[in-house]
Parts: sequence; structure tokens; C-alpha cells
Amino acid sequence: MFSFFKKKPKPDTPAAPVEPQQLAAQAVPVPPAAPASDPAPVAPPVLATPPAQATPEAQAALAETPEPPDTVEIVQAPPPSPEAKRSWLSRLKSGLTKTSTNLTTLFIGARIDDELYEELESALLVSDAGVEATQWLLNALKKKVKDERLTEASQVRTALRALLIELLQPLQQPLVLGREKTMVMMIAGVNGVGKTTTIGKLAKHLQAHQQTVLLAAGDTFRAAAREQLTIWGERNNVSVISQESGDPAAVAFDAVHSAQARGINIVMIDTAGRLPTQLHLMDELKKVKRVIAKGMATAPHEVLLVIDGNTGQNALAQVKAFDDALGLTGLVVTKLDGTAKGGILAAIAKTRPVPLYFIGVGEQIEDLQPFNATEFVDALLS
Ligand SMILES: Nc1nc2c(ncn2[C@@H]2O[C@H](COP(=O)(O)OP(=O)(O)OP(=O)(O)O)[C@@H](O)[C@H]2O)c(=O)[nH]1
Repeated sequence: MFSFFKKKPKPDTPAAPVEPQQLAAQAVPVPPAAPASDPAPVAPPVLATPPAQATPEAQAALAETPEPPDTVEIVQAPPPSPEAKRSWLSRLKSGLTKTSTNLTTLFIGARIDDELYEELESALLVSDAGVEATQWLLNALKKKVKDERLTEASQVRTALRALLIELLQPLQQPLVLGREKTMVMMIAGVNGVGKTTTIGKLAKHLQAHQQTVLLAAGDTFRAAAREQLTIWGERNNVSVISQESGDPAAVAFDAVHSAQARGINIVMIDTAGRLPTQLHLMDELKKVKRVIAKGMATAPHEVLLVIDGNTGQNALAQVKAFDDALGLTGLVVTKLDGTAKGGILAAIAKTRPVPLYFIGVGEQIEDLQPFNATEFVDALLS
């Protein structure tokens, strides 16, 4: 789900004469929001530096009566229509069929014994849930079966559902919009995972939430990637900043400046695909991030990694490597349709729980939706 960052009015204070210098000092922007997990973060007080020409009296007044802190709240975007929701759930369910088949058939007519646990262990490992998450799930499930004296396989399946939701819930975080006048998002990932397509789909979703968008074709290696983004931008009336065989950091810098000058809400910066083992290319990505910060000190506000859901356990290595290099703020997992390796989400949740903002189950715009742990688990075990 998208959420929006809204400033609440400051508490009423007695009206006092306000010096022009004080007005200038109040106009300091509020720092960026706390991580999106915080339901209603409170921004720390803004300590404003008085302008050089302030009188000593005014400076003293400012020091003695600090501004009450601005408070902020996170407001959820309106939910989709029931029809759109139903349609997404059915696409999610059919997209996850290959992963879910192994997990669900083992419960049919089964008895609760070692064989059931062994089959479940294999199914989880085959789905690429990884050893750590699999062991955690099995141990917690055995304990639950014992504690709650479960006797039917269907009850074990319900218990597994609850544990999977518990495991995946920390990944469910909203992408909070409106924290800054211009919010900068950098998008990275290995080749062909769906970065450019995801940017296109996200831009469309964001436009639907009344956000203005600018795209930066930071994939300066692949002309086709630039063209893909440009065509997408033309079709949807979104400007695209691009340079032929230029420096990706320069493209990003230009885009950040241009967006600020034009009052654009969101800038999305595409980057060329690269493997975490290509150290010089990982260094280039770090440079892009540094240069973005030169264009806007608080940016990038989001650093997203796009992962191909078919990659299985290797996706976990990608999350770790890109997180270590860039400090990821969020993930997008694409191509969960047709993969038998959807268990990778459990592995990510157990070992590197970076917020999973969106999942993709197809090539259409509506096939990319916010991640919801309960919906995902229900689709998996249905
Ligand atoms: N089935 C399926 N295909 C997808 C999904 N997301 C993206 N794709 C397809 O994946 C292919 C690669 O997507 P791109 O967006 O070009 O990938 P990229 O990461 O930008 O590629 P590079 O620029 O080469 O690194 C395209 O054919 C997309 O349509 C998804 O969720 N499901």
C-alpha cells in the first residue's frame, strides 16, 4: 500500500509578535520521515540557525523559545475498489500456483507424523525458503501442534499459515510518499530482473495517486533500456532525462535538479543491470548514490532493489550484496508468476528483512501491487 506523509498542524501557541528573522528561521524544511514502519513518527524539533543580521535580542528569543515540533502522520492511500482487489488476488493466486502446489498437496489426507514434517521440509527447501527459515517454520510448527494439541492435517495447515504470516509480516511496509517536496528513488538490480518495466508500472501507479513523476534513464550502457524508458514516458506523458552514453551519475544529478526546479513529486532513477560480483560496477552505483546526494542533501530517499522471483536463493545473495553496498530501503520482487521458488520471500524475511514494497506477477501494469503478507500466504496455501 502507498501511504502519504502528512504534516499535522502545530499545537496552538499564544500569539506573540513575530520578528521577520523568526519567520525566516521557521521556514526550515522538516527532516525526512522515520522509516515507514513507524505508524506515526514525530519529527524532532527543528533547530534553526538565525540569519546573520538577527539582533542579539532576537537570537536570545529564538534560543529561549524553540519552535514546538512539527508532528507528522502516515495516512494510507485509499484502498482499491473491491473489483480491482478480487482481480489482483486471483492473479496472485494463479501466479503462485507453481510454488503453492508442492506446499498444499502434502496436507491432503495426511496424518500428523514425521513423514508429514519431512515432506513439508522438502517442499519448503524446494521453494527456496532456505535452511534458516525452513528450520524456524518446522520447529515453530511442531511446537504449535503440541501446545494446541492439533490432530488434523488441515489444522496443521492453518497453523503453518499463521506462522508464515508472522514470518513475512515484517516485510510488509508501505512506500510513504510526500515526505519531501521532491522524493528521489534510485532503482538497482542485476540484468533483466525487470527494473525498467517496474519503473514504468510504478510511475503509472504513482500518477494514479496524484503524484507528478520524472524518470532518469541512468542505464547508459544499453541504448534499448533508454529507448524503453523514453517510449514509456512519451506514452504516459512523463518526462525522461536521458543522455547518450553519458555518465549515469551525471544523468541522475541532472534529473534531481530538474525535478526540484519543476516541483516534481517523484524522481525515479533507472540504473544499468549489474552483478554484485562486478565490483567496478558496484562502485559506479555507489558513485551514483553519492552524486544524487550532491544534488539534494537528503536524497536518495529510497534505494530499491528489484529481484527476479525465479532466481531463488541467489536473490538472497543479491539482497545482501546490494544492501551492503547501497543501504537498501526497499525491495521489489518481480516474475513471481510461473516460478516454483516463491519461498525466497521467507528466506529474505529470516535473513535480511528489507521492506518488500511491491511484488509482480506479470507484465501488465496492474500485475505489480503492494506486498501484503496475508494475501501472499493465502494465495500460497489456497
Ligand atoms: N512474467 C513477468 N515478466 C516480467 C515481470 N516484470 C518484468 N517482466 C519482464 O521482464 C523482462 C525484462 O524486464 P526489463 O524491465 O527490461 O528488465 P531490466 O532489469 O530493466 O533489464 P536490464 O536493463 O537489462 O538490466 C521484460 O520482458 C518484462 O516484461 C513480471 O512480474 N512477470
